[in-house]
Order: sequence, then structure tokens, then C-alpha cells
Amino acid sequence: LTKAKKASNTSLLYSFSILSVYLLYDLKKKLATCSALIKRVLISESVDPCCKTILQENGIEVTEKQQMTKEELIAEIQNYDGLVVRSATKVTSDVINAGSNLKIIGRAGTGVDNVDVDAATKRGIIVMNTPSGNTISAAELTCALLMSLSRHIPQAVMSMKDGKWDRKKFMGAELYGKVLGIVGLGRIGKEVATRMQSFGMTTIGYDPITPPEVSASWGVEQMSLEELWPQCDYITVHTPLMPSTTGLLNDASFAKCKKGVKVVNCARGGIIDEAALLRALESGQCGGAGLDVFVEEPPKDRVLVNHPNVISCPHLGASTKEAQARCGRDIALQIVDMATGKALVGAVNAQVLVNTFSPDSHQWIRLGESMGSVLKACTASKQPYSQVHVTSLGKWSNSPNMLSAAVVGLLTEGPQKGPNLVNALPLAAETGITVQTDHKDSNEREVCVLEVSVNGSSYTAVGSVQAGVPVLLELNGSVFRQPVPLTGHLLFFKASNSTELLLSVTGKGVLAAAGVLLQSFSASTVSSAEQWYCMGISSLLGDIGALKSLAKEAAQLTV
Ligand SMILES: NC(=O)C1=CN([C@@H]2O[C@H](COP(=O)(O)OP(=O)(O)OC[C@H]3O[C@@H](n4cnc5c(N)ncnc54)[C@H](O)[C@@H]3O)[C@@H](O)[C@H]2O)C=CC1
Ligand SMILES: O=C(O)C(=O)COP(=O)(O)O
Repeated sequence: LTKAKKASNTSLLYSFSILSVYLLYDLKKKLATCSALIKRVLISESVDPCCKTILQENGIEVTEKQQMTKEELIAEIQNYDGLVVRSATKVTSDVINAGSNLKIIGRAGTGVDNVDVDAATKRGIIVMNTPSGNTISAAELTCALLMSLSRHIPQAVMSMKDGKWDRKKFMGAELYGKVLGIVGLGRIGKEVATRMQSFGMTTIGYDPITPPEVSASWGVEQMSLEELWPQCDYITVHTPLMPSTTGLLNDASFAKCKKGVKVVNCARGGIIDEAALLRALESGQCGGAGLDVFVEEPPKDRVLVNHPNVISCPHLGASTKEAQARCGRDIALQIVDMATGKALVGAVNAQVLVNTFSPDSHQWIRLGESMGSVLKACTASKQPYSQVHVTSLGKWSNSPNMLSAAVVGLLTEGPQKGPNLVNALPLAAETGITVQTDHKDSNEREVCVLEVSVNGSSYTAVGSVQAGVPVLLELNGSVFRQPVPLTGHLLFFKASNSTELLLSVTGKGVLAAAGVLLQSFSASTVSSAEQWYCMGISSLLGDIGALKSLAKEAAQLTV
């Protein structure tokens, strides 16, 4: 560049009215999806051996280490790309942040409350589970607890082992004709309902998401919790543990129940408030409880476990050979599919990625990232962004994916760490960027419009996918005569419409002097005073800073 400046100073200064020379970027380098290679996986709990076998068969190195302390896990986790857990491993933000190479956390089971999903999402780590693998087992254990509660089977067994023959003490009650309230009508709630109906129970329930007509089709009448509590002889909960379900059954709700109501928690400790349960058991408001799960596991405080009307298990809902085989196999296959870019199944924090596994979407994602990169370069000196808006036009709406992809392009600093499709939107929110997306149906054009606002100014890129290649059609109002393929190294600059100018940049000008070959050239259709140009070039210019200052210097001169 220095040479170029010396050699062609006059023509350069004469012809340049470049305001800025923008970005050179290598699109091939960074497609920030999460299909990064998974080479090493740590299994930190007792997961079916088929999990290890499947991972190894697919070239993944597996280490099994059970009962690690938090400190041990934090010290080790940086060595792994993937972590497979059940419910006992607490994957806290400390663990996640220590996992500098971590790309995936696989939960061989359903509940992900032991994983800090938000922390993982912010770090761009996929969290996936195998939600249907243990449904039947958890439902069967729930039914077993309901039956045991009605007939005091565990207590009777203990008394027999004690050498007693106490027939009076264990007088039970039939399930037949009784009302079972099911809170949470998802996979397990449904299976519990249909099984208990075969015992002649009336099943009623509540779920804020499952539509009443859907649950009615499998025999569960839905109603509000206020209506449900007083009708139930038995209540079973099957919701995830989250703020809205913590303490769902509490002092106030127990007070609304029939005296002697029996409750089962085979979902998560804390959905039935443990202290309120104890009070209800002691007052007789609750006639018995079947607990598979506890707030603290194992529970140090044994007062509930030791209560005569409580029967309990050490979190055995999923502990069957069948459930473990399914969950172990499913999580291994899901990790392999993800790593090889075949499919993304079971991701709980990366819905946007699910659609990126079709070749079609892949190119649109590349387009979004590339347009983000282009606008990032055009606005480099003006950041931070205040708003990012993506509009998709076409037959199908891909704007949510495009939005994440564009944010990846806008926020990416280097090829390794930073934003990807998993954490793009949380990162944008954290950075104070307002994001917006919409879609307009159109049979004529299939394009994506990306608009970013920086310091009150707005910058726009319009792109599309043509013949399987992402292309840029417009940049800040300049419509390119030929679509610009967003591939390889591209040099964008804004300049007045002048042949001399172009020669000074290309032919014998700056690029030639820097030993860079011009591979393609796109100018805008409008011959306005200033317009955007894009050049495909053979290699990255070593010193883009020098080019920029040269241009800046030139721009200060009156031509
Ligand atoms: N004890 C064990 O070993 C096992 C326990 N589980 C637990 O069971 C839970 C349920 O599992 P699935 O049925 O597979 O999940 P699911 O996602 O199919 O169903 C959960 C249902 O709860 C509903 N829900 C959410 N908030 C609610 C609220 N405030 N009130 C009522 N319903 C609400 C949801 O709409 C959803 O339909 C899991 O989250 C997990 O914690 C799962 C498997 C084994
Ligand atoms: O899948 C779930 O949500 C469970 O609670 C089962 O937990 P586990 O895998 O047996 O530790």
C-alpha cells in the first residue's frame, strides 16, 4: 500500500472521493453454526453402556467418571467438547463457564432443571435431552405409587418383614370410582391418565398449554386449579420444575383440597412444597404422599421420608432397563447427528438451529451471517448497534433464523469464540440491541432485508439465495448490477462513479500494488454521485488499516 501510494499518488488522490473503505472478509472461515466437531465427551453419571458404544463407534473419545465433586468437574470439563449427564450432576454456570471447549450438554433423560440452560445458551452451548425415553417408566412408577398409597403396600410389606400379621391396620380404599387430579398433561401426565382410567378412576386435570380438547380425547377433563383441588381424592403432578411450578401445591392449595387427599410427586422435588406437605400430613389434611423426588437429593432432612403416611423412592422414575437403554441410545445418536450436521433433535435451547439442518436453510443462514458481516464492516466505527431488523420476503418464513444469523455476523469478532446461532439473541439482548423480525409472503421475490441502526443512522443490506449461493443484491441503497456472491474475500467501498477511480483501485492501482488479483467486480445500477462497489479479490489485504487511512486522506482533499 505504501508502494502504491508512492507510485500512483497523483492519480489516486485525483480520482478518490472514497468516504471509507470497508471490510475484507473471508466467508469460508466462519459459518457460526453449532455443528462443530465433538471429539471428546465426558459421561458423568451411570448412563446405559450403549451410549458410550455409539459415541465411540462414531469416532468420539469417551471418558466415564461418576460421582465427581463440583470442583473435580470444574477442573476437568475444559478437556471435553460434550458432557452427558442424568439428574445428579449439577451443571451450574461455574461448570459451564469452565467448559471452554464445551459445545453440547446432553441430558440422558427429561428434566433439565439440573442444567443452567441460560448460562449454556449465553455461551452458545447446545443443551439437549431425550424427553420421551423414560415417559412410560415414570408413568408406571407414578401408577405404582398411587396403588401403593391406596393399599399401604410398602407399610404392609415392612410389617410382614417385622414378623407381624396386621390385617386391620392396613385397611385400604379402592381406586375405582375415585377422582385423580393430574397437574401437567404432557407426555407422562397423559400416560398416567390412560393407565389409571383402566382402574375406573375419573381423571381431571390442568395444563396451561395442552388444549382441553386434546386432553379430552384421552379422557381428561380440564379445569382451573381452583376447580380441581376440591374434587380430587388423589393428585399427581407432572410438570417441569420452574418458578411457576415451584410450590404449586402449597398450604393454600392443600386447604382447598378434600380432607385426606393423597398426593404423588414423581416429577421434581419442590413442585409440592415439602414443608406444606408435612404440615398437611400432620393435620390429616393430606392422607398420604408418594414421593419419588425431593428438593435435595438425597434428602438430608428425613422427616418426610420417615413419616408413616409417606412412601418414597430414591428418584427411581426412570430407573428401568428399558428407559435407560432408550435414553442412553437416544442421547448418543442425537449428539452424533448434531456433530455430523445430519439433524438436530432434542435441543431445548436452540430451536433456531433445528431448521438449519436442511441444505436450503443452510444457505439462508449463511446469507444472514454474511449480510451481518458486511454491515458490521460498514458500521465498524459507529457501533454500538441499537436495533437490528430482519424482514424476509418469500414463500416461506425464515426470518427468525435469519435474525439470529444476522446477529452472529454483526457481533462476531473472531472465528473461534463468541456468538453462534444458539446465543445470538441473548447476546444481542445483553448488549442492549433491540431485535425485530417480520415476514411478508411473496410469490415473486425471495429475499432477506437486514437493517441495522447505529447512532441514529440506518444501514441496509438486501440479499437472497440464488442457485444455492448466498448473494448480496443491495447495500445501503446501491443496487448491484450483478448479484454479489457472498463467498471468498470481498472488498466493499463507497466512491464516486469514475472510471479513473476504479482503475486506481484495480488495474494498476492499490490492489495490483498490493499483489492482489481482482476476481470479480460489481457496481451499482444507479449512477449517483456516490455508490457502493464490491470486488472479489484473490486474498486478504494484509493491512486494511493502511488502505483505510489512505482512503481517508484522499477523502479530505477536494477533487
Ligand atoms: N421421577 C423421574 O425419574 C422422572 C421425572 N420426570 C419429570 O417429569 C416432568 C414431566 O415430564 P414430561 O411429561 O415428559 O414433560 P412434558 O413437557 O411432556 O409435560 C409437562 C407438562 O407440564 C405442563 N405445565 C407447565 N407448567 C405448568 C403449570 N404451571 N401447571 C400445569 N401444567 C404445567 C406443560 O404444559 C406440559 O404439558 C419432567 O419435567 C421431569 O422433571 C421425567 C422423567 C422421569
Ligand atoms: O428424566 C428425568 O427427568 C428424570 O428425573 C430421570 O432422572 P435420572 O435420569 O434417573 O437421574
